[in-house]
Amino acid sequence: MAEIHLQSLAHSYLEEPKKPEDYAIREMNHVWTQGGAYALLGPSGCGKSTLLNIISGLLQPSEGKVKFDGKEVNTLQPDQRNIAQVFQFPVIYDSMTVYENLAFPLRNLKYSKDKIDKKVNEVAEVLELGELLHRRANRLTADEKQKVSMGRGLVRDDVSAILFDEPLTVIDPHLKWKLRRKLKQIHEKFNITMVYVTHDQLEASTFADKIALMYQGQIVQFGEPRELFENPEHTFVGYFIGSPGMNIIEVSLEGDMAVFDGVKVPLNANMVHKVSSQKSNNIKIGIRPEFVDVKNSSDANTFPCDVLDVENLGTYKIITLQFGQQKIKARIEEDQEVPSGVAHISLPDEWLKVYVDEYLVKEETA
Ligand SMILES: Nc1ncnc2c1ncn2[C@@H]1O[C@H](COP(=O)(O)OP(=O)(O)OP(=O)(O)O)[C@@H](O)[C@H]1O
Repeated sequence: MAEIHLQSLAHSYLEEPKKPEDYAIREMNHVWTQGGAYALLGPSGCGKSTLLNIISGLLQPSEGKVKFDGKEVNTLQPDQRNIAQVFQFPVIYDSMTVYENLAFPLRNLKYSKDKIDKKVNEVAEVLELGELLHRRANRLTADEKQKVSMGRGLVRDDVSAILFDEPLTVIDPHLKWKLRRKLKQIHEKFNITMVYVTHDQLEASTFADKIALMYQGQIVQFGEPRELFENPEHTFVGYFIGSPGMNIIEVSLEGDMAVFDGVKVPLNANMVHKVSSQKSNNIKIGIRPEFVDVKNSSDANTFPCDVLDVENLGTYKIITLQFGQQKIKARIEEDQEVPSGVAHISLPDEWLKVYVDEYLVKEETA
């Protein structure tokens, strides 16, 4: 069991990195608390596997420290770190039975026969592998093999954490949800720190209590799935989380208004002060399609948009609207009528976010 602390960690695959883009991991400080179920979420190439391999010891970071329970482990080999890693493709011995595969790590640790038997049966039961214990691994399906891979990490009492690197890639879509649920149960039963790498937000939010969202080698937000949805701290979080993502609109600050294409969105005095004090021209507002208010008629707070497209998705509809150069998406309920031709929309103040240099300008909290 371990708390994993990444201290001033950075990694470049280049010999002499010079600029931020030369780093696969840009300097970060992060703590994975003991016993947490975490997802490391982000698009392809953002650095997820690099970070996981640094934690497990397969890769030496170019800068900074990895600490388990306060002790630096940079110089420890992977097998000395007591970390189990489950990869995209199952790593098991095809010529052995399921039982032998699960028992293998324990035999290496010189556990007694009785203890091995107890642990293997316990883990096999949780993973629903009991019936298959005496089947040779080469006769298993891909998802059964992946369950054995996971089981090999779970049998050991000495495991500090289990790292999953896109473990459901090879699994049939209809079995994915079952295995995800299984992982959740395993986490509850064994209370092990688990870090689950994925580029799929649904997988991340069904597995994890907290998601670390990575972008360009940085964790841009670490929080509960709901926080990432309701309060994205970076424009990329707004864009990446949600389907469709947040509407992000470039604006300029004119007095106490955020202005785009002639639309004036009022900001409160405190926000205006915070934005203008950052002295940047890179100002954006963000609002989720779920919170855009779509009306049939105009009022003092609305502006007219052309309705470009309506996508009916069963219990809700996604409308694509255009105002000047700006495309805006709105989500409405299935029974709400779509205005024909022109819709009048407003951006409710309580759901409007302001970003300077891509980072959220935080409201004062009382
Ligand atoms: N062995 C390597 N040598 C050089 N560059 C690498 C190496 N491995 C990864 N990179 C680069 O480091 C960056 C991060 O890659 P990484 O594989 O960690 O991302 P990822 O988020 O896991 O992507 P994916 O989801 O596609 O696996 C990318 O720009 C990638 O091209």
